[in-house]
Amino acid sequence: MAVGKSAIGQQLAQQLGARFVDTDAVIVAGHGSIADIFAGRGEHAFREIEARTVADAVEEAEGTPTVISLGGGAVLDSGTQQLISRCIVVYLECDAETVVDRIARNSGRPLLAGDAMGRWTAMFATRRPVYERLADITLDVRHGSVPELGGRLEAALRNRAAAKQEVEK
Ligand SMILES: Nc1ncnc2c1ncn2[C@@H]1O[C@H](COP(=O)(O)OP(=O)(O)OP(=O)(O)O)[C@@H](O)[C@H]1O
Ligand SMILES: O=C(O)C1=C[C@@H](O)[C@@H](O)[C@H](O)C1
Ligand SMILES: [Mg+2]
Repeated sequence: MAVGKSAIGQQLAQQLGARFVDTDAVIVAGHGSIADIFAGRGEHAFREIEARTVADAVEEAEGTPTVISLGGGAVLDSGTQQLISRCIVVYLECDAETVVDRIARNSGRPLLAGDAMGRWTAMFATRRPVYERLADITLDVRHGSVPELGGRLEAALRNRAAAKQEVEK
């Protein structure tokens, strides 16, 4: 959480002239704030809505260049893991030190309520192997501005495409 998925995703989409979909934003538009969903209906209900929202986003992206920014817990769902295997999955690799100021002014992230730093660190430790397993591209986002990181990500995508083309020759 707070590693820059939304900001860098939007930046990349702008650079590529692609559509941008932020699944958290789609959920909020359709169901109200994430904090309210967690408080009123619980995390399980949120995860069901999230899985459906991601599935719709991936389906709608078929044939249209699209950057989809997911919520930090979306890829824990096994159905979502299967679904995104047809996408290029980018893991934004970060650390607690980088996000500390961002989560200190935490708003709207119910899973970070209370000890935001402790919760972020504990969740990252359990999620990290999943992120690493699913990633096609890993981008270190500990240093650099959003536009710089967007540039680095675009370069990584182009390198990957070129390497794939070379293999398929
Ligand atoms: N490289 C960066 N340099 C400076 N600020 C950044 C950088 N990346 C993100 N930010 C800022 O940090 C905050 C959190 O970023 P963002 O909302 O994109 O994270 P996220 O991974 O989408 O979080 P969430 O899991 O809550 O959706 C935003 O205010 C964003 O502008
Ligand atoms: O990491 C998570 O589990 C979450 C991250 C946010 O993007 C939101 O999807 C929600 O707050 C849950
Ligand atoms: Mg986000």
